Amino acid sequence: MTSSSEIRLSCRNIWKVYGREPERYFKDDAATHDPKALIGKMRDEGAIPAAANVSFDVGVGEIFVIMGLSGSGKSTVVRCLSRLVDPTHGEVVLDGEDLLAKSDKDMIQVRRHKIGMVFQNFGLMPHLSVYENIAFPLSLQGTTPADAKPRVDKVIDLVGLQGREKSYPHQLSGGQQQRVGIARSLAVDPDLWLLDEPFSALDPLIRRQMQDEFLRIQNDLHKSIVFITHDFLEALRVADRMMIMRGGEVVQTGTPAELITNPADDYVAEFTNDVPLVRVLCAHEVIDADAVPDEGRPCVPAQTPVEMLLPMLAAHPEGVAVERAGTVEGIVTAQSVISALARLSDQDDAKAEATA
Ligand SMILES: Nc1ncnc2c1ncn2[C@@H]1O[C@H](COP(=O)(O)OP(=O)(O)OP(=O)(O)O)[C@@H](O)[C@H]1O
Repeated sequence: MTSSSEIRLSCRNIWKVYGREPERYFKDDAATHDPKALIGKMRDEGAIPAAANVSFDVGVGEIFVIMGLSGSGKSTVVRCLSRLVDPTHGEVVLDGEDLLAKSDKDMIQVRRHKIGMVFQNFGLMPHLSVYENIAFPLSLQGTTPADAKPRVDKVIDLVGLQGREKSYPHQLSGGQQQRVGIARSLAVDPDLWLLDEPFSALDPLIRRQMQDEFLRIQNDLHKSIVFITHDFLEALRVADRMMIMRGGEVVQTGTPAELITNPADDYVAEFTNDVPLVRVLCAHEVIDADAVPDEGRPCVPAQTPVEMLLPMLAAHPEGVAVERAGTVEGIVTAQSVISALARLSDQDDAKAEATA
C-alpha cells in the first residue's frame, strides 16, 4: 500500500443511494451477493446509486487519489467519509472507530478534531481576515485565542502566507486563497485530510506550483490523505495509490504505474493512453534483476520517478542503487530502464492489436 502498512481509514462496501426509501435495498444481503444486479435494479426503479459498493483503505501517511469523470461519485464518497452525506450502507472506520455508529453530536467532534477539509471553491469566510479564517476551526474546538496563536502562526508559515495575516480573501489571488484554505484545514492538525478538487479553480501554472507546495507540506506532515481530482496528470503527480470511479462504482485501484501498465478496461486506458511511462514508473520497478547490489554507488529512494533518474544514469552509467527504509533493493542501470520501457511498450502494442 504505502511505505507504512498501518491503516488509518478503512471504507467497506459504501453505498449512497438517492431515491425513495433507499434503505429497502439493504434489507436482505443482495448487496453482498450480487452488487451489479442490485445497481441495475436501483437504476430500473429510478434510484441513483451515487456510490455503489465502494471499498478502499488509506494508510498512515498515504496520498490516496480518487479519480473519475464528472458525476462518477467522487464527491459523494468523500462526503460519506466525514458524513457530510450519510451513507445508505457500509462501513467507514477511522483509527479503529466506526464513524457510521456515531451520533451526529459525536460526528461534529470527529470533524472538528480529526478531519481537515479543503474545497475547490476555497470556502473562506469573506468577512474574516486570513488570520481569523485560519484560527476559526480552533475557536470551534474551544481553543482560546492565546493558545491558538502559535498553531495559527505555524500553519501560516507552512503555506507561505507570512505578512498577509490581515488581508481579506477578496484581496488575495486564487492561489493565495487556496493557501488559506489549506492552512485552515491543517490548523487542527487533522489525522485525515480530505481535499476535493483543491486546485481545479486555479490556472495551470499556479496549479502546478500548488501541487508542488502540497507535496512539500505532505513531506513534512505525513498526513493520511484522500484527494479528489478529475485530472489524470494531477493524480499521477500526487498519488501514492489511486482509485478510478465510474457510475458510482470502483473500476480499478492501484499505484499509478499499475494503472498505466495494466489498465482494467478501456475507461481506465483512456485516461492513461497519452501518459509517458518515464513519468509513472519508479526506480524499484526498473531494477536490473541480474545486478548484484554493492557499495559505493549513489542511492535513490524506491519511489523516485524514472524521469528523475535519467540524468543520474547519464552521470553514473554503472548504475544507481535503489533503497527502501535503509535497505538496498537493487541496482538500476540505463539498460534496465530501457528494457523495462521496451517490455511495457510491447505489452501496450500487443493489447492495441488484440483490441483492434
Ligand atoms: N442530492 C442528490 N440527489 C440526487 N442525486 C445526487 C445527489 N448528489 C449527487 N447526486 C448524483 O450522484 C452522482 C455522483 O455525483 P458526485 O457529485 O459524487 O460526482 P463527482 O464525480 O464528484 O462529480 P463532479 O466531478 O462533477 O463533482 C451524480 O449522478 C449526481 O447527479
